[in-house]
Amino acid sequence: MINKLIEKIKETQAPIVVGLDPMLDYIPEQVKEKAYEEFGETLEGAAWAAWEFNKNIIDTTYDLIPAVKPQIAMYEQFGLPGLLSYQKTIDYARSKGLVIIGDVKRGDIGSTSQAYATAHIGRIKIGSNEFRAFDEDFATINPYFGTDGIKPFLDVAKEENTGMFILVKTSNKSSGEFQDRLVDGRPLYEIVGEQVSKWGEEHMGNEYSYVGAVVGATYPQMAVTLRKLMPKTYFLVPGYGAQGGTAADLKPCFNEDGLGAIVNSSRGIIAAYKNEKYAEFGEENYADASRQAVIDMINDIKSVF
Ligand SMILES: O=c1ccn([C@@H]2O[C@H](COP(=O)(O)O)[C@@H](O)[C@H]2O)c(=O)[nH]1
Repeated sequence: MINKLIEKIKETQAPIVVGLDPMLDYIPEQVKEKAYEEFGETLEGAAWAAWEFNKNIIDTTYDLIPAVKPQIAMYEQFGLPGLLSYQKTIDYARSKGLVIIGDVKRGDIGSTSQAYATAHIGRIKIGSNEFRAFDEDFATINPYFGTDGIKPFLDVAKEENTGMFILVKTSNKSSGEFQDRLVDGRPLYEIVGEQVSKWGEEHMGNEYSYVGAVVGATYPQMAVTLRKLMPKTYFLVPGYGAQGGTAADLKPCFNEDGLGAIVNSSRGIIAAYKNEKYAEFGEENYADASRQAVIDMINDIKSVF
């Protein structure tokens, strides 16, 4: 999958991933009204609105981008109907040829991590049948449990040619509370980064590992160090746009070959129609506003190379 992701990045010339985070507040009124007419103001109604919204955004952007990153929390808030909407979104994005990064941030003791890995990037055997439950290509993983929590993901990923992005330095304001703490004189994120790189040696693609790292665009100085420590690790970079990360901040996340990073934007793309800059599109044409925001993001990133 890392090979496919890189191929698609080269083909589209767009090292970006559209974050599908359908908070109700970002879904245009007309989409919600239609869904509520059919399903009522219920969990089903909200989940259906999220799916309609995603579908239209995928339809208007899929030819420009290599991947999407649905954030599972946004679907879980709608309960079981929300999970169905998550699943439908993944299936639809796949039918459009997109790589799927499930932002699920899992990790636990070994036996539980095994089940998470099976659910998201693997398959389950039931009698003589086999099923892929959610069927993402990559999942995001929390490394706090150490090797016990990661190993099941590695084993499943090797078997299935799927991959993962492990949290190394997250984009949020308080990420330093633990991640920047010095351990034996070094910041914890560096130690985690080195270990992610080692885990990655066990599951290499052609140029990069199937084991990637999450590195926030909001900490460019730290990205400089991490890029050096982890030359064969692909970075999933959140924090661009809505969280304040700029194109210039992204530069240290990339290697000199122009590869090595894929930059996420969620609100900046899916809620573009709410931004002054795209006001001309109007709420009805929200998906066209998203398409323009994708084009602008690609050009913005190109401008720093
Ligand atoms: O360090 C991290 C890890 C994950 N995220 C997720 O990425 C998107 C960002 O959304 P924006 O609207 O582009 O800010 C969201 O799903 C987060 O949960 C992150 O932001 N930082």
